[in-house]
Amino acid sequence: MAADLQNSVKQLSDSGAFSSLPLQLYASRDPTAPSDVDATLEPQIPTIDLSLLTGATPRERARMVQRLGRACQDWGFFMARTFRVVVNHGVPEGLRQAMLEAAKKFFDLEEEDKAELRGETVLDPIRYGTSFNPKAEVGVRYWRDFLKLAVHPDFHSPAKPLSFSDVLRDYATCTRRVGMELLKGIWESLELEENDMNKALKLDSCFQVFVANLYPPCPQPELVFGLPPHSDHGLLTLLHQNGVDGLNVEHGGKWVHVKPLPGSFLVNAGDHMQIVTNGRYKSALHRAMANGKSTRVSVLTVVGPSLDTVVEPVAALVSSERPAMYRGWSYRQFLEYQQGNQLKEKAVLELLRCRDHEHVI
Ligand SMILES: O=C(O)CCC(=O)C(=O)O
Ligand SMILES: [Fe+2]
Repeated sequence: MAADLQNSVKQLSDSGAFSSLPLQLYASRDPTAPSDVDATLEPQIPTIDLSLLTGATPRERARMVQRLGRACQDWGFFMARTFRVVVNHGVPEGLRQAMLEAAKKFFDLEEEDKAELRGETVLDPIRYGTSFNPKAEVGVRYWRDFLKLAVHPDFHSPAKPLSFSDVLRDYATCTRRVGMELLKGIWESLELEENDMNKALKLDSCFQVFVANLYPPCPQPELVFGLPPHSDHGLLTLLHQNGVDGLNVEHGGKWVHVKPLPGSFLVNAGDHMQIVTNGRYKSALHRAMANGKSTRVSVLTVVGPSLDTVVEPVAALVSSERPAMYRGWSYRQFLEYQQGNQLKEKAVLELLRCRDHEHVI
């Protein structure tokens, strides 16, 4: 098989035709660089117990809220455990597994079926593809196939595989609910009114995106990223995976390998969290690593403001000592820019930063 820009990485991996990668397409890492993962940091990843946030005594909740605030300030990342799912506040384990299986089945469809969903523009509500944005990635591609779906306020789903949309509908509802509970807690940790949050972000019509990622076994994982270092665009991202690790998070200039606790969501704060909190809370830089042995599937939900809301640092967190750090853009503008360019660390946030703030973050 001659590899070209149209091939999914699943096709390349399944064909078994490559013991080495077509480098002109895929080289995104320096294979001679020493490992930059710091194993000592992994046990320090913050954890949040969702049941203590939603179904607990006021004291337990206050403790969790404080923990949430610290996690968002120090890491922009935490594991949210759902062991004791509180009715109407969690995501049942069966549903989490069903979603992973449905995602795997989607990627197992015939290539022609998936190709119909490639989409024209970066904001198409249903979009299948490979890498991040091949049009903007000259000489660099990432070892990932993806399906991106807008699921709220309007719900979109592919028609195949059968029952995908039923599972997705439930999954989107449950994860959105968890996301909202977390956002409430995070807002509370800044001693802000819930009303202000709704005003600033119009969360009733929040824009929610579902993403499924497939990382098939890669012949030369030392040469490519599944996804390069980046932050997500929304307020919060909730992710879970099929038991194969691959996510790294940046903390204090070092990379940390993330091994999820059983039943947990990996949650990272996105760029809109950093904007609306005027930099008090930070979006987490993260990356997905390819591996040579097993197929990794991750599914995630991104909860963001409503699409046409212009998001600015919230007034209560702006003062003369700490003037607004970012200028406002609508979430739609932000998404079009981020999804339409090469994925590069926190490039969009940098673009929005007010000039006199270079020293703060
Ligand atoms: O698969 C992962 O662990 C990370 C995926 C990711 O960062 C993304 O889709 O934005
Ligand atoms: Fe991400």
